Amino acid sequence: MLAWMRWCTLSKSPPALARALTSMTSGSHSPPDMSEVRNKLRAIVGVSTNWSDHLQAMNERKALHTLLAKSQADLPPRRMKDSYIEVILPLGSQPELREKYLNVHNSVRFGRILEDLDSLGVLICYTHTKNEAVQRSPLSIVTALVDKIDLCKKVIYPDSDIKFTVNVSWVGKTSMEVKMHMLQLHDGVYSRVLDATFVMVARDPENKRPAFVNPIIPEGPEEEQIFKHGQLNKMRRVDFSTASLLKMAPTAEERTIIHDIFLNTLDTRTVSFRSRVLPPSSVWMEDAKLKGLEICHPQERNIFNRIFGGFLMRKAYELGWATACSYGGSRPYVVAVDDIMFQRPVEIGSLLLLSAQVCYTEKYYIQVRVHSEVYDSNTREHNTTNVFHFSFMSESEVPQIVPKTYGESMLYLDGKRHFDATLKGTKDAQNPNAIP
Ligand SMILES: CCCCCCCCCC(=O)SCCNC(=O)CCNC(=O)[C@H](O)C(C)(C)COP(=O)(O)OP(=O)(O)OC[C@H]1O[C@@H](n2cnc3c(N)ncnc32)[C@H](O)[C@@H]1OP(=O)(O)O
Repeated sequence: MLAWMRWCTLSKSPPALARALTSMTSGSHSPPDMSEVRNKLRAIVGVSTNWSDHLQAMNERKALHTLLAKSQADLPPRRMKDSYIEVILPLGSQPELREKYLNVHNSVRFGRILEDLDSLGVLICYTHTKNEAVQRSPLSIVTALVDKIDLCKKVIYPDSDIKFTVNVSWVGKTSMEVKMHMLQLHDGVYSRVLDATFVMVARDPENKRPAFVNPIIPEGPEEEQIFKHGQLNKMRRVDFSTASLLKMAPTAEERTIIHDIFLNTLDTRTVSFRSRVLPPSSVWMEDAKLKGLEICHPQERNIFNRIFGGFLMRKAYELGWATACSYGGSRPYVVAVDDIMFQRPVEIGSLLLLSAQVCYTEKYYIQVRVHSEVYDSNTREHNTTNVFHFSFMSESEVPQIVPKTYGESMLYLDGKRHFDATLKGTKDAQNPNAIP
């Protein structure tokens, strides 16, 4: 069964926590809209509106060091509902907003949604850590990881209101897991579009060292389950990274897969290890990539004067989409996003090099990996900042991607691991045109 169908079946209605919280927050006040989210963030951190004032604004933040907790035990615990918020993206009721969100297929640009999710994730962490006694937060909250985004709708409509519901679901010492749900209004009812899990990390006012965050206390069995799941997620991430192909050899089963692909590409006439032939309905991996360059202008800065994580995601997503589009030859739909790790911040003025590669395919599915790095023209050094993983579905079956070198084979296996982790149980792809 398809990913979104599986997800929708499992979660037809919002979890009880969200239901309870929705009823708590649905009083006479209407929820804030997305434009207020960034303004709120600016007010919480105290940033400059003009780029020329950014050094002074950062200097002012230094004074906030005294407000940092010495240990986590000094901070009052919070409940999940303390951070819960609903935010409206009024695409239906404010038509002037649509242009920014519209793509050529008359649906919503998913890259714009990634930006909104990132801003919301940060805002919610500030709500969780809010100290009513102070006006400005001493914390710099940054996105460390987009753990997973599962989509259950093929199209996001550009002329209907969207609602986000967000809360902190798990807390470590300096990190927070955030759960976000996006719903869209149809015939007077909000129905699910996507589920997202992000991990945010709190740093000191200058974004140099980690800083403690308020613990969280789950209330009732359902919240305990959500919290336990957050703990398991952390362990799963550690296991996944320990087994990385950059650190460990592939498993026996994976080695067999690669050897079979190798044998399948040998030229039977020459019987040589070096002479390789592309099987029918296949594409060499080296012929399935696209590259891009971004100059990181101040306009894309976040509240800490680095490049906004949502902007990086949008750019990587759009390059990934273009790669899947040219590979499959038809319009691809994003099905899942997982394990986007923000390894290091991107400075304003950086040259950001993006490289997208189709790394795994199966029937209608195309798994794309986008690698981003900054290039320092003074030192001539390249440093990886992010690796993004996107799963797309094409309208028709796609050619098989074939690795030629050992390095490409590792990319293929890594892509397969991500594909299996995100789309497990959905691989017997049905006709994608039947998806809602
Ligand atoms: C103008 C209005 C704009 C409004 C938008 C505002 C949005 C602002 C949000 C952003 O745009 S942030 C920009 C994108 N993100 C970055 O630039 C972050 C770049 N990466 C880093 O700076 C570091 O890699 C990071 C701070 C994330 C982690 O640094 P370290 O690897 O030194 O972490 P450390 O070992 O000190 O661990 C600190 C915590 O992070 C956790 N952690 C680190 N990497 C992680 C990871 N990859 N996944 C999950 N958790 C992670 C780690 O487990 C630990 O949790 P606990 O303290 O709770 O145990």
